[in-house]
Amino acid sequence: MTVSVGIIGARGYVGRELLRLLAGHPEVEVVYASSREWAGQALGKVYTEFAATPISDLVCEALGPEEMAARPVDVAFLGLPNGKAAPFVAAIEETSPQTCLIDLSADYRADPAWAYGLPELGRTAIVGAKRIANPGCYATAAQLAIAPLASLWQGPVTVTGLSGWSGAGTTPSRKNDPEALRDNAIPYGLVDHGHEAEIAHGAKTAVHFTPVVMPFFRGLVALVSGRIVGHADPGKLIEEAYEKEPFIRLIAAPAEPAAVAGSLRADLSLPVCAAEGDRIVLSCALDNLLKGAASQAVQNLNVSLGLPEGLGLSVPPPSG
Ligand SMILES: NC(=O)C1=CN([C@@H]2O[C@H](COP(=O)(O)OP(=O)(O)OC[C@H]3O[C@@H](n4cnc5c(N)ncnc54)[C@H](OP(=O)(O)O)[C@@H]3O)[C@@H](O)[C@H]2O)C=CC1
Ligand SMILES: CC(=O)N[C@@H](CCC(=O)OP(=O)(O)O)C(=O)O
Repeated sequence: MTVSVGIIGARGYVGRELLRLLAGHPEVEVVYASSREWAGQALGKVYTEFAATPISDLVCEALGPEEMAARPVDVAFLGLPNGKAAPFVAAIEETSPQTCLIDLSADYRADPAWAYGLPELGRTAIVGAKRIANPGCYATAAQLAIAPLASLWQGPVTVTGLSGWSGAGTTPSRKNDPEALRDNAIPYGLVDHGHEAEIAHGAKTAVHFTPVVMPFFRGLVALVSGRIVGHADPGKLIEEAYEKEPFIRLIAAPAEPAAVAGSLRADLSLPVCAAEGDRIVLSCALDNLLKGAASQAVQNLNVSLGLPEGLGLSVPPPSG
């Protein structure tokens, strides 16, 4: 079985990780990679890490929605900034609706016509799905920590997300300016960040979410704190939820971003209970570009097509 794949948004941080993973996927052939800025350049030239891979000679193209839809593939990934996917989705609906679309942006995550692609919290909807909305990076980490305890939470759960600056994408802003971040941390989106509703919906629990961008490039940690009721052991519920999950590692100490940078797994710390007895804290760290985006998207490709979920997901990260 060869799965033909195209990527729109190949120049972005997420697109680059997707290309790296897909180039090493034994059942995938990358047919097109679209970037306006890289158009006309071979992937092996723009990124040396691709030089000795099957995609080395693939020349980037600047494909608009109609041009993309006229190049039917089995699976198309959209790695565009938020708010830009709709014309591409419309063109696919019109010309090649059988193509499986995996959108990395926030645009379709609340759309009931799209499967929400967080496999560890719901594979059934992804199997055979043709429209898959890949979750947000903070939202993945927070939901992995919160969802197994949905029956225990009493009142809103507080989530603080600390992210590397690659989470802010390649478009220059203060949030991805290494100078502004030097010896610094930048809180932002103090209320009503889009991931707050995404986490609450997925984890079926009210959430207060605040993000902070940090002076490192990749990786994030979500710190989750809230009150619980009932007699169930939260640690046991977490262990039962993830004991068979290869991309989730349960740890005793607080999770740290550096431990998962470049890794395809999420580290989830078992809950600790405060002295007052009914408040617990747990933490989940993952690489925002991998389990928070690109490798989760490849998990979704595999699940959708009925391939082993980990196929193609053992490629080591680039050095440096
Ligand atoms: N960074 C992260 O940690 C995560 C990001 N996401 C989501 O994934 C998506 C991609 O993120 P990221 O890679 O960081 O973003 P980047 O800003 O790094 O990349 C955006 C890509 O889209 C292309 N692009 C930008 N504007 C347009 C346009 N109007 N039409 C066509 N192409 C366009 C750019 O290439 P070119 O200009 O060359 O065409 C580039 O390839 C976003 O929606 C983001 O929210 C999700 C989870 C984590
Ligand atoms: C540090 C940083 O800026 N992070 C991004 C989240 C990245 C992500 O998950 O993107 P989407 O949910 O928008 O697809 C943000 O807070 O908007």
